[in-house]
Amino acid sequence: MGELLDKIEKPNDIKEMEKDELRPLAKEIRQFLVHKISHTGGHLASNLGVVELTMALHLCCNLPEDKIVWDVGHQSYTHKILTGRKDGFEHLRQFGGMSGFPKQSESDCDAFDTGHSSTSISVALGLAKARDLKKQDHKIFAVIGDGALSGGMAYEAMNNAARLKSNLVIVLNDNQMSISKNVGGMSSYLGKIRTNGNYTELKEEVENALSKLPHLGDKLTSRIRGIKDLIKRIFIPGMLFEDMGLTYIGPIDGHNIHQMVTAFQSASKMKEAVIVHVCTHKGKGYRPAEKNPSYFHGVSPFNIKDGSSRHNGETAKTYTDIFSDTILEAAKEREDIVAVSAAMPSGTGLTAMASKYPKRFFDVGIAEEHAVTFAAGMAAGGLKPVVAIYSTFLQRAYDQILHDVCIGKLPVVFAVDRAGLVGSDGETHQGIFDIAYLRSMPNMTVMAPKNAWELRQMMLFALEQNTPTAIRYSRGAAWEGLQDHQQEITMGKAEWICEGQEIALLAVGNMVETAMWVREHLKAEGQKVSVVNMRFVKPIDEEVLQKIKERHSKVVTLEEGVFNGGFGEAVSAWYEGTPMRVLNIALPDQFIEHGSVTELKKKYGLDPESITQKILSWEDEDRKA
Ligand SMILES: Cc1ncc(C[n+]2csc(CCOP(=O)(O)OP(=O)(O)O)c2C)c(N)n1
Ligand SMILES: CC(=O)[C@@H](O)[C@H](O)COP(=O)(O)O
Ligand SMILES: [Mg+2]
Repeated sequence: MGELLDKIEKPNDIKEMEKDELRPLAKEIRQFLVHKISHTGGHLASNLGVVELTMALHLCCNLPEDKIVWDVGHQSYTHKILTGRKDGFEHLRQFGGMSGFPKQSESDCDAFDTGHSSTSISVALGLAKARDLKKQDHKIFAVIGDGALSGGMAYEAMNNAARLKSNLVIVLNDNQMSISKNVGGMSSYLGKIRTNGNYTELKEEVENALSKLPHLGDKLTSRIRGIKDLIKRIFIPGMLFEDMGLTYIGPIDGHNIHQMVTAFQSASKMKEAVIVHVCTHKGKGYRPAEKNPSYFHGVSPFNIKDGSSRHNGETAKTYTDIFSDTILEAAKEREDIVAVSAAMPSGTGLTAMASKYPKRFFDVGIAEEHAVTFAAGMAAGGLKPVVAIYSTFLQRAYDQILHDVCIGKLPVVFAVDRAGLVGSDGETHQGIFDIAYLRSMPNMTVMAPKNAWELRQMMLFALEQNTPTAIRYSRGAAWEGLQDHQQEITMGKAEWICEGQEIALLAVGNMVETAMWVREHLKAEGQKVSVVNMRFVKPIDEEVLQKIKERHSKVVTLEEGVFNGGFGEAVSAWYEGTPMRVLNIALPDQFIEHGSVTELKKKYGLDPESITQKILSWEDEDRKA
């Protein structure tokens, strides 16, 4: 894959390279990334954009002593290559393979496990404080993108860093992109700096010119200093960071290794937090990714020649597509419907809403907490907001949902996409906690559709409610089964799918499909079981639980979420003290690693075969008891 890249076998090997080998090495790394990710899929554009940035960092660091914290961490592939993990790209993000994010379990050169945005400065500041109190002197870098800089945590951390006077270097990787085009005031602010050239030199020129003014006595000097600050503020827009108490260096070319090494080395010698603003191109070096960095942000396997997907089959409609179509249909009829995204309009299916109703679509950047409370404000103002956020990222806004939406019973609709196992992104992205965290909230209604038809129905039902409502649905194709089961949605009412005896399967959302398979397997074993589509995770249909008692002695709950605080736990509690036996099929109290959803379901017993086996042995135990 490249003779220079062959020389990189372990951390710090890059420091043995000749200066004139660095650019060709960058080229080889890009070729390697495109080749490998064309087979496995992954985060391509972000990684192509930070090849030189990562090389410059590694030239300034002695790993693992010095620390690099990657914000989100989706852009750490070059870091992994330079720390001896080239071979890992064979099975990137695959079951048992290398993670697509920093993992301390993979390498002691991964300073912190990341995955959710805007955490890197807080982590780096914590590492810096620990270093100082332990009288150590290693370097600490945080690499944060312009998108991640729209997250509130980053400001909380910079605010604190300014006060703590510990050296850490914040490398702001500004490529003007989040997943889509970056948005917000900070983004346009950075854009201004980018287009007006290098202010570090100008800042020095301005300060030198002003310092040459003759000394005119203290009173006049302080006036001059006031004027100096005013002039600096006019000429040197990086002053926002300086005014916060950080030292600002930049903007510099994020593809010029020498410039970055110089900046990183001088920044790491200062006595306070320094922000080095580097400008990069997302997707650099691979034409299709340069032209469409959003598509190549997170990409499935593709043909290198033209960037086309290797998957040439007809793709079925996803739950996200159904959501997208339904909100468009509803927004056409009702002007009070507005939609909110936290920097993921395409992932959540709001692109069409954004283009058709631009005044009623709001992309707030990577700011889930703000997204929710902003929606609460709009609901309080008489609108009908729909907040579309992935299950895992919605965790960020727990208190905003509880405190700002539920206490006031505000009619906000939460479209909780990527609920359940998402697969390749692993621990930081599995959407397996939303049933538990949403069920814990008073005044919240939580629904989960069994198939495509029901998601549309639930969306329309939710839009009619005057209280907080959440609908959770999984990543990927929407099930088209049970199309003949189209019972009207009524608050808190489940849907009987089929009658049996002895055992009743109570399924949530996409586990209805699984339950139907289990029913078939059990029928082959002579067992005719009932299947109930619970529809509502909260409020649970207690009439159904009561009715089940009349003709069943066993209940199996099925949900694609953790058991703790989940649907199954609530059903077990309901039957507590009755002769009813309850078996809970749910995920264990742990984080779930990366792999395909099929492999993960098998490993954690959520596939039809494992569930059938579990029920049969449960019955055997019963007979033996
Ligand atoms: C809390 C949270 N919300 C949303 C995401 C999804 N996400 C992953 S990367 C990304 C865009 C990051 O943009 P930027 O920081 O500029 O990095 P780039 O990809 O441009 O290098 C988003 C929104 C996330 N990882 N964490
Ligand atoms: C890195 C990150 O957090 C996002 O890019 C995420 O991987 C998107 O997930 P989907 O591929 O499910 O949209
Ligand atoms: Mg960016």
